Amino acid sequence: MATYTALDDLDLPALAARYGLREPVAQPMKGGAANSSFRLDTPHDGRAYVLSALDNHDAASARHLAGVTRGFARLGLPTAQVVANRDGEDVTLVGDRPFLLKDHIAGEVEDPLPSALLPAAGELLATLHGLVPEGLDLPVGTRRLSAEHRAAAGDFPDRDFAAWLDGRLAEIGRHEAGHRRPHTAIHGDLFADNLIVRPDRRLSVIDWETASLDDPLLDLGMAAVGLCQDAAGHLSTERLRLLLHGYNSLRPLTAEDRAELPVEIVHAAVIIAFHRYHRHNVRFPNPDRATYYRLMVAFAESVPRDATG
Ligand SMILES: Nc1ncnc2c1ncn2[C@@H]1O[C@H](COP(=O)(O)OP(=O)(O)O)[C@@H](O)[C@H]1O
Ligand SMILES: N[C@@H](CCOP(=O)(O)O)C(=O)O
Repeated sequence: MATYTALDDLDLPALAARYGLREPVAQPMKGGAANSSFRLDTPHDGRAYVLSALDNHDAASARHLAGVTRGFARLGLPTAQVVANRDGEDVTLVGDRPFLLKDHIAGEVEDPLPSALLPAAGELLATLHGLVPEGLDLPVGTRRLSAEHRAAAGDFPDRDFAAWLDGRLAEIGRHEAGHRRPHTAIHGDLFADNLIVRPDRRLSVIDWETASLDDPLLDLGMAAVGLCQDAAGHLSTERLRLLLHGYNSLRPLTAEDRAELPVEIVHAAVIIAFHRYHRHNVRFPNPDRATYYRLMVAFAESVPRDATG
């Protein structure tokens, strides 16, 4: 199992002093596969924050994440506001562990996202894809599986899965070679647990760990994986239609884009399948999650080649 920061490990008095927070009350937050997040309430002024222990980051990558989060907020996206510490720094190191504090966004994660909110999720993604992300220093293509990832996949003990990944990636690679699209900023993980439904039913988006510059269709594909599954875990073309309805209202897809989308939905499912296998079977073996990746194989196999919603 991964050993993430637990409530008992938090040096809350030290952190509170660094941020100038008076007597915060901490409670762990549900969700979060990569980091450990805590809600901090300061009863004297009724404010609420989210403190994330960035367990999988060093100081430099934590600062980058903070900068990207700040950058998207500055560009007008509804997202978390980073709170600087008393020294004006976005990342607070306790020992060598980086912490990030953000304002708590009032609302709830609703998973699955209600279908009535899928157009708004599509609009949010289209807005992101239309931004000029200057100064954010986004990495290029990092949501894709790298040569190192593919080499690691070659050693996966589930040989059928390794062969499936290899075959699907080869097919996607051949396909993409003939269809290059201009890069935009992408979120890379627009699943329901990265959307907060605010009390006014509008959406905020969080978690910029997989933000990069890449093909916007890969991001739409990722959103289709994260938001457009039916009860059986297969692609719901009706949910996809609603997501695309919102997306198209701000950033219409071309006929060619629509034809290419199924490949990128499968691509996104292949990426998530790899990471689930690697996380739960290689990096932090966890018998309870060992077969979680198979849901992505089933999902990918459910995508009709003409799925355009
Ligand atoms: N600023 C925020 N406001 C409200 N809830 C948040 C905020 N940031 C995170 N959360 C909650 O914490 C959970 C985990 O946060 P997240 O940053 O996605 O962690 P991880 O990177 O580990 O996935 C989210 O699913 C959400 O419920
Ligand atoms: N969307 C991914 C998990 C990513 O984890 P996060 O908690 O950092 O959002 C998946 O479904 O495997």
